Amino acid sequence: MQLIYNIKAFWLLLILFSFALQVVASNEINLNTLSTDELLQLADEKRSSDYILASKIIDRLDKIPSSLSDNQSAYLAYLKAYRHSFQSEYDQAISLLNSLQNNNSDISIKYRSIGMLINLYANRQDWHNGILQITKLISLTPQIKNKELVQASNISVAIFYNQLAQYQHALDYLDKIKSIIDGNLRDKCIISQQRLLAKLRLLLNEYEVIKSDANLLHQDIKKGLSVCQTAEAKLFINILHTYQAELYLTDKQPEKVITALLPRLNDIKSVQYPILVTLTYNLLAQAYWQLGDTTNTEKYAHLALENDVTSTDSFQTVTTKHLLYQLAEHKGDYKKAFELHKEYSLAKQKVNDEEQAKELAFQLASQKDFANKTEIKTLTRANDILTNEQSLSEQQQENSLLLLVLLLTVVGLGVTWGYKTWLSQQKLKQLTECDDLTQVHSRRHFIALAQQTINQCQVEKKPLTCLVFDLDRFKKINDNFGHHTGDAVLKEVANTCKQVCRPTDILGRLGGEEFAIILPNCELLMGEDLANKCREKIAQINYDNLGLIEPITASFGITCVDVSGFELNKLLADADDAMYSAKQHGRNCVQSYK
Ligand SMILES: Nc1nc2c(ncn2[C@@H]2O[C@H](COP(=O)(O)OP(=O)(O)OP(=O)(O)O)[C@@H](O)[C@H]2O)c(=O)[nH]1
Repeated sequence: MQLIYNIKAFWLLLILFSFALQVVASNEINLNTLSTDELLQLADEKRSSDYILASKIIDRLDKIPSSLSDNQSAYLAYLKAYRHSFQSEYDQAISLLNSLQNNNSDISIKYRSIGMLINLYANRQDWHNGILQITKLISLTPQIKNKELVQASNISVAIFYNQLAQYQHALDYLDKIKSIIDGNLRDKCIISQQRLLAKLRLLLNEYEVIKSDANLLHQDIKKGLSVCQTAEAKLFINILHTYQAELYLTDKQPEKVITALLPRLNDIKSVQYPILVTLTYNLLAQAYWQLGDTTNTEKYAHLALENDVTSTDSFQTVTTKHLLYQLAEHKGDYKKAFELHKEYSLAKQKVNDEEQAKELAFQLASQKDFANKTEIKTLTRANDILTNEQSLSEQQQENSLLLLVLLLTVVGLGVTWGYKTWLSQQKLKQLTECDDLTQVHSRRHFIALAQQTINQCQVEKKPLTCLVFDLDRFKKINDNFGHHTGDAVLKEVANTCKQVCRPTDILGRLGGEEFAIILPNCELLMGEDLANKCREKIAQINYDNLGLIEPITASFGITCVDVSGFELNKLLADADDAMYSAKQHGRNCVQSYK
């Protein structure tokens, strides 16, 4: 079979290959001499090492459905689902695996089907259903005696959580794999790589990377490298080298990035995993940028862009576009810089949206899980109470009074459950609607509110103005004073603008140090006034407590519905263009879109 290298399916294929049971190669097998159970077993063993033989067995058994027992039919359905996944027929695979959940098949087949469903849902970024399957898997695990099976599912769950950017959860699952099955070097290497990935992301998500933590991670990566070298897993060895490089880059050691990656470039290309190649080019481009070598920055950024054949890993696209934008600006090619800045903003928005969708799916699933657990607890308690009530009635002891008390308890439990669910819903609402750091509207919520307000103004034929602003040279604050200081500045700025805004204005954080305000019932002139007020107040903020002496300023872009129309995207894009022109006009000013 010609296997087309599908980037999205990379982790799925990896799992399909890695969890196939290990068998001794069999030369000529006479299928006619084997019983149905033996045939199923053989197809299972050979499903990835000898796909053609496994497929032949599946077809043969598929022709005699009536002679199969329920368990044998379920086993066959599982193998057919595996074959569909292998052929990228994900819908068919998912539908077969889901139907296996609803019949009375063998528990290990059910368990394995859930494991495969988790990978398939991750592959199509259906986080919500993936998490629901994980909950099912957890509830079945105590009944599974086969350690190898449990280990394989824990690895699948960890990979899922890493893809979902829930790195701490991924680590928790990897920690569950205490006894790694002897001899399975490849599993050891995957476990190690997934653990390092989670640790690296957790570390780099911290705004200030602590040096001793980075050093510890460097040592862990070295250990991971030796595990993967023993397993001769070339792909993973190269992935681990990029983790090293990422750490060096964060630590502003560009020479080490180049020494770690440049000599491996051919090796990296030879594993034919495009995301890894793009990542390597990007890391090299960033290293050269740190060194001030614009020729090589440009060379590797362009290579990254040419190689970036995927839209699934758009984080890489954001990095490349940002570098190219900086390069154009550095060269004084402002027209090109302007275009590239637009492309960079779009790519960044896409990544932000994807990240928020992941977080939302995770929060929703956690909340549903919490509600289910509480409901079960409440019902169990209520059941206990009713059982007590029955025995009491038999004893005929002051039952009316007790019954009243019991009823009140049931009602009380119901109210508590309802209250807890309401509280968790409020928490979830707050989490998705509010930006964690600045406490203004999150980007997603801002867009929803802004759209409603624009629609209303359009219906009522009222004016509306849109502002976008971005802090000036904010990177320097982070670089010179640390991210904690940068965060404190962002909070102050958001708070200051909140106070200038009217109650009906909508202030949101679009991402990073970029904010937007929608001003309903507001003509352009009045909007310019408000923008200037915000700008002045921002520049007047006193940061003595943070040790900052220089004022921090912001550049504002503004447009209104008379100029840009009632489309939110157009309003934001035009205000963003005007903001960019404010940057070109020396920053700390307000520019209107023309
Ligand atoms: N502290 C902190 N920094 C952030 C956050 N989000 C983005 N940043 C940083 O904001 C900086 C933005 O830098 P650039 O896009 O180069 O822009 P700039 O330095 O403000 O320069 P101009 O916009 O051209 O004036 C980067 O260093 C980001 O790491 C955040 O939530 N907290």
